[in-house]
Amino acid sequence: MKVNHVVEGPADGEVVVLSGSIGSNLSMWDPQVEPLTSAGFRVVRYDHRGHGRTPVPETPCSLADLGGDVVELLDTLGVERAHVVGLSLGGMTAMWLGVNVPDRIGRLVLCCTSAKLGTPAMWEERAQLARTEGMPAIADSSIERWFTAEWRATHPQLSREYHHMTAATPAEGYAACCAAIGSMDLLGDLPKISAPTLVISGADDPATPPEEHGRPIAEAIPGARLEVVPHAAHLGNVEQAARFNDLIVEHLKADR
Ligand SMILES: O=C(O)CC1=CCC(=O)O1
Repeated sequence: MKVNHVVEGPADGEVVVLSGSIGSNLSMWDPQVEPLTSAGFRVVRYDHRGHGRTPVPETPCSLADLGGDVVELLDTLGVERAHVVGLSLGGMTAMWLGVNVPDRIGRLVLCCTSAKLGTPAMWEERAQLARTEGMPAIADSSIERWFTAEWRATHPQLSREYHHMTAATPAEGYAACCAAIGSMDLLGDLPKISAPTLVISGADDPATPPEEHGRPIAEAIPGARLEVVPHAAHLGNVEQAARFNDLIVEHLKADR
């Protein structure tokens, strides 16, 4: 599927693809664009299928579909090899790419993500909730996982904007990606990843807590390293943008 995307930064820069969370759109990466482009990277951000301005698929999707969308995007842009920074569902997509198309991938940064998250039944229930209760109800609970209570209290306007981001996501698009998460189990494949990998977890992330999710990924990917960022919930790239940016740029520029 052709995905909505935006390309920013120097035309001759190494390409970094940013892949986001379920219920988000490409603007969730706003805090990363300036730091990455001014470090010389060409930044490609996109909306997962059924999210933002990318069409809603007719059937539930798999991680292979979401990974395939990134490969198609790279082909469309004429990019042979890219670094991938993914958060949550975006991190799952990044791991799929590292396992299945290693020749297209430079370095990986896996943020606030998991190689196996919940059960198929749990994600089917979430998909049904999106359809029956509507996306504003999904946004009410998402926002509490995305940001700590302290951040929401001190950033009321931004909290409303991120709530709106999820509330405006089509229910069927959200449900399609719930299926991708429910059917995912990447743990056994992680040792196949050869891309130099940094795993970043938020210390206060209730959705993918570091010890349960980030650490097993870092232990399974050869040579990977885990960084746990304090005072960050699930969208740590927003709540602790400066720390995430430093870690991401440092990892993408290592050994150069
Ligand atoms: O449940 C949430 O909203 C957190 C989450 C899990 C996968 C993802 O992309 O976000």
